[in-house]
Amino acid sequence: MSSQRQVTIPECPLVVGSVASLNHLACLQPVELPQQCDLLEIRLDAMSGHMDALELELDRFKDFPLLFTARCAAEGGAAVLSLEERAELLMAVADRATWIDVELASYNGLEKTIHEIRSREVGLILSYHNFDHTPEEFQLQRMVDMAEEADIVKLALYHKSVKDFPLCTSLLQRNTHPMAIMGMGPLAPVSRMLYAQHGSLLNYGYLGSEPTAPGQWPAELLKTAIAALDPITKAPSNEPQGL
Ligand SMILES: O=C1C[C@@](O)(C(=O)O)C[C@@H](O)[C@@H]1O
Repeated sequence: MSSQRQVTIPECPLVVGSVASLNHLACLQPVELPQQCDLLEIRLDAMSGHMDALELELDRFKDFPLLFTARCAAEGGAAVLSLEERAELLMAVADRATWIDVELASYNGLEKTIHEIRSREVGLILSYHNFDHTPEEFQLQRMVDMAEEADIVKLALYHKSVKDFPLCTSLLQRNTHPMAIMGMGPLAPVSRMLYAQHGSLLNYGYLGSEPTAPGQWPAELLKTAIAALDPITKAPSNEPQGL
């Protein structure tokens, strides 16, 4: 990693507007984006056959921070893409990126690409997605520890029970590494409010008409709601953690 890199870690929770279709991207107006989100996520895995058209669209968003994701199918990607194809997609947009998001599980396979892109002062999100359940706290903590190199560690977890809330708030409170956590499923909307209050830095909502994960809020509504919340500060270490 170059010592020249200057990635700015957000100081307060941001809203990421996620787009997984070229049509939806084409309908977005750059001038309206700031009221909808702070960062625009482009899901490259859903647009891989249309890179020329995407490049043209992206020319309209030169003044807005862009986050690029080429998600693997095993963690919710829209297409089955090889590591080489995903590396190619990320490299094609590297000069436009403020952030890239790569699964922790793909880190080794994409390491060379990650280092090349990071040398251009692009922030790295290392992520884990589970569309079935929320793993045990020690398993999640292990992932956070393994993702030490990330500028932000991100966990997107299907919540089956309200018991998953204190587990995730505890992770947010216990770790000093910049983090983003979000629930998916019917409990997702509440979780996203709660975790933003506990310092989750990236909070995803959808732009256009289709969520890119189960339970997402529309981005603009999420931005308005998060702006109305007061942060819950970390508990002192001699007090119980979590909720
Ligand atoms: O990983 C994430 C988070 C997400 O899965 C969510 O739960 O909002 C949505 C995805 O587009 C994004 O890449």
